[in-house]
Amino acid sequence: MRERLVETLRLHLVTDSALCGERGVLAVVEAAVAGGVSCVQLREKQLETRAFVERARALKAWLAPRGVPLIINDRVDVALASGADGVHVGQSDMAPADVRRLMPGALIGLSVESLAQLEAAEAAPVDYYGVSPVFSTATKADAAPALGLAGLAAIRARTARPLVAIGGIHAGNAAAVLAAGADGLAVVSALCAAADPAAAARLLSARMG
Ligand SMILES: Cc1ncc(COP(=O)(O)OP(=O)(O)O)c(N)n1
Ligand SMILES: Cc1ncsc1CCOP(=O)(O)O
Ligand SMILES: [Mg+2]
Repeated sequence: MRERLVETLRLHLVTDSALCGERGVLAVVEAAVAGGVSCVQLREKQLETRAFVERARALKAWLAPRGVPLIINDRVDVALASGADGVHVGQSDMAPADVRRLMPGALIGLSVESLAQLEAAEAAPVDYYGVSPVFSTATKADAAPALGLAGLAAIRARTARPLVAIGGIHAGNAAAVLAAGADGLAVVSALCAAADPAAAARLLSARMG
C-alpha cells in the first residue's frame, strides 16, 4: 500500500498558469504526463472559483482514463465539486482533520516546513508531507526559509510517512534530493516554464533512477 502511494507521488507536477503561458495549463499537463509525471496538483492562486472548478473538471476528465490522480491545492470545495482525488493543504489552510471529514477517501497532503511542524503533523490524518521548500525558489514569494538537503534528511529521520520534496527542484539536483530521503519530487518551474515540458519530465524521470 505504501509502495503504491509512493509510486503515485513519485513525480508531481504542481501547476502555475502564469508559467504555462499561452499554451495553457491543460496542454502543459498533457505534455508532462506524456513525459512521465505520476501526479498533478492544480494550484491556482488568482482564478475565480467557477473557473477553478471548470479547469479542475477538465484536468480530471483528461487524467482519470490515464490513471493519474488530480490533487487540488488549498481548496476542498473545488476538489469536491470537480471529483478530484485529493487536496494539498499548508499550515494556514483548512486543518487536515477537517479535510478528512469532508473527503474521507481522499489523498491528503500537508506542507511541513520545520521539525516543529513535523512533530505536530504526525497526529494529523494525512497521506504524505510536502517538505517545503528544500531550496530557495522564485515561484512562491511567501515560502518559508529553505531547509536544504540536511533539513530534508532531518525530517526523513523522524517520520515514516511519504515525503514529497518541493522548492527549487530540477533535473540537476533531483538525485541528491532523493538521496537525502525524499520519496517523490514536486516541481513547478522545471516543468511549467520548460520550452518542452514532455522532454523536461522525461529528463527528470531519468535522473530519478
Ligand atoms: C507537494 C507540495 N508541498 C508543499 C506545497 C505548499 O503548500 P502551501 O504551504 O499551502 O503553499 P501554497 O502552495 O498554497 O502556496 C504544495 N503546494 N505542494
Ligand atoms: C508551491 C511551493 N511550495 C513550496 S515551494 C513551492 C514552489 C516551488 O516551485 P519551483 O519548483 O518552481 O521551485
Ligand atoms: Mg496552501
